[in-house]
Amino acid sequence: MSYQQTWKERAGPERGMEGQELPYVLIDSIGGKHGVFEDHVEFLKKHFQLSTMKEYLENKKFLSEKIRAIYMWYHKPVINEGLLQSLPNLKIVASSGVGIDHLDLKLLSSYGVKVSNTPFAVSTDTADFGMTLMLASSRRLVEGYQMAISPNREYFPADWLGAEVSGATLGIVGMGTIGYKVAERAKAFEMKILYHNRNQRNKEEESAVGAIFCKKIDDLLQQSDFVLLSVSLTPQTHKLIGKRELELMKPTATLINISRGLVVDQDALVEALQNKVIKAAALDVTHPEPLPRDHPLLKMKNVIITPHMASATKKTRRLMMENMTESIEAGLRGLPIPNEVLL
Ligand SMILES: O=C(O)[C@H](O)CO
Repeated sequence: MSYQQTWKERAGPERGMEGQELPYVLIDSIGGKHGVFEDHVEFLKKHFQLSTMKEYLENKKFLSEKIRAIYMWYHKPVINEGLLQSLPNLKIVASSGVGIDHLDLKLLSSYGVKVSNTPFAVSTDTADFGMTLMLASSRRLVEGYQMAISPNREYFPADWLGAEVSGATLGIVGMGTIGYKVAERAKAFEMKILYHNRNQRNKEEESAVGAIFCKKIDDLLQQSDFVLLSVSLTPQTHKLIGKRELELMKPTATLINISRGLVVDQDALVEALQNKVIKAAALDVTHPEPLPRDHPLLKMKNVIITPHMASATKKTRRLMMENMTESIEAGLRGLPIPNEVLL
């Protein structure tokens, strides 16, 4: 049976190993730019009866009662109160990735719906990408590439001087799973590692990577050559880095953001870069995404912007899918949910 067949076209209810009807799970769509990857569908169909949003809307009467989980792939489908009201048997939303700022946890909880995410699946790739941005920015990779492919190629030894990463000081704001993996990598680059967590100092992890805890974020900002943001977006971290914080940074420092665009006051960042308050920025995330075509950040030579791609590898996407499947299955069986997001 191909995934293109809808639930309606199938001969009868799908049954799992235990002979029970496979649970109905709502997904946004399959394939295309936003849909669940086509090569994941075969795996998912062994566990669930997938219903796309289109199918759901066309067959609401039948599916409303049936759907017990939402497989939220890259923030889709959008979950609002209307959708929650129309799914009385919804038990769990499995969200891909680590960030959960696109979900209203209180609202979901008020409907008795549990939530899971996939923090461990994304951490290695996202940390690798944090290092990629740091190296690319400090060694002017994009500028160098553009010159190397331009019609007027002239190579002079005085050009392209960058800043060293090895031996420099890295300040990690938010040393959770991803931040810690960045620290592990930075250790191999013989960097001095500072970190700041708002709530929790982790002595075991800090000694494993030789990181120094900064109780005050200001100390980290003042001392770091590279400030890397790997915090979750919450009301407390919204615009955590604003004019004041940027002014505390060294004029030679680079800001790297692999968390969420809204953690930085973007107007203040533009101003800081224009006025040489800091040297450079490397951003995998912005607000909005993508930025409008005429946005000043897109025109600055000392800024690298990538399209929110830090966790984008095939292996990670596959792992995310497997983690989401496990969470849904556990949630529907009333077992402890792996990677449950607690309110
Ligand atoms: O949160 C994450 O895992 C990534 O940013 C993708 O949304």
